[in-house]
Amino acid sequence: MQLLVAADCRVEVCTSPDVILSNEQIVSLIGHKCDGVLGQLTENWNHELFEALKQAGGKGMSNYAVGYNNVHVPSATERGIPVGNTPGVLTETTAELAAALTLAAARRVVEADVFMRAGKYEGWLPTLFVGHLLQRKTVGIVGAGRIGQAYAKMLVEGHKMDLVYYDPFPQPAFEKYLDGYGKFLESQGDEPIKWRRAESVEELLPQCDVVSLHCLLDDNTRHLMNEARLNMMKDTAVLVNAARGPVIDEVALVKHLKDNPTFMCGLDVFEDEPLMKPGLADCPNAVIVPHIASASLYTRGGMATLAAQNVAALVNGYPVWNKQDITPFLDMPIAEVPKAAPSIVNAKELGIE
Ligand SMILES: O=C(O)C(=O)CO
Repeated sequence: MQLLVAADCRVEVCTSPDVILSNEQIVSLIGHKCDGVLGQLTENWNHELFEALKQAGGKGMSNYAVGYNNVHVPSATERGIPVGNTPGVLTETTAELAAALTLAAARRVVEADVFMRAGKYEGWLPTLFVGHLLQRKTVGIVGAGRIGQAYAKMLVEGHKMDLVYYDPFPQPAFEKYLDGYGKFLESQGDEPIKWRRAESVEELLPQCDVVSLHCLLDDNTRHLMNEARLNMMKDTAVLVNAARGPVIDEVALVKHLKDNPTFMCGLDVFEDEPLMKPGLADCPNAVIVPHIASASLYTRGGMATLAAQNVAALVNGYPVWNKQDITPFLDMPIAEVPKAAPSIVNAKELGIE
């Protein structure tokens, strides 16, 4: 709010009690005059909304999110409207939640918590809530971007897990880091960790005790984890999704969880968010949380800053920042925030890089 006001914007805040706004509601909020919009990942930014924004004189829109699968970017580009997002501030926070889901699922933390609260604990038993040890097992990541790599490092360094990664593009800096960590372990008289890049998801799945999804949602990754691929995983594996719900065929997952009680999953996102597919909530082997992977104070504040600065810059005609490092925008006195839009996803298409 302060950034927008300092950039001479009159700010209208939506006060609707509805958590998810319909496009009709958003069109009416845009009204006849609106220079820019800061929107949320629950909104469907299609041609209808971009047309309404264009007609209202809109110069830009920013998603309050790093992911922008809810935005039909070509519709914005066609109308000359830049679209912002908020990269860089979610990495560690999201990776930590994926790691939390991994540990909670592997060690059955939620089932055990429910058991305690129900007053069922009668004393220690050798067989009570026995789960899976992660130390020195193998973790697989599908998608080795910033968040995938941060998550992998947490499990590799924290639990000395071997790593298999699948990403269409090799990640040399990440590989160098993994080699370096292996050498460090060796220098301590410890066994080095092993890592490899898999040629396909199919190659990765059967080798891993934990698989965490960190890919974008697009036509190639929708239902990536379908019945056939779930069946390729170990029946004691842990599957984690803090990416986007539709990457997993949730109906197939519910069936898989029911057929394989030792298979565990940790989900932050759901195919028909905010709904869950029937049966999922009844599976004790699923740990489920409501899309909170980016919910740390640091990250939500950073997302707000970046999204607001995207809008403030676009409505004032400032240039695009054009650098990966967005830290100059964070925790700065307002007067010192660079006069630029931190991250515009269609900058290249619009020729404003
Ligand atoms: O920024 C995103 O893409 C999110 O999913 C927020 O948690």
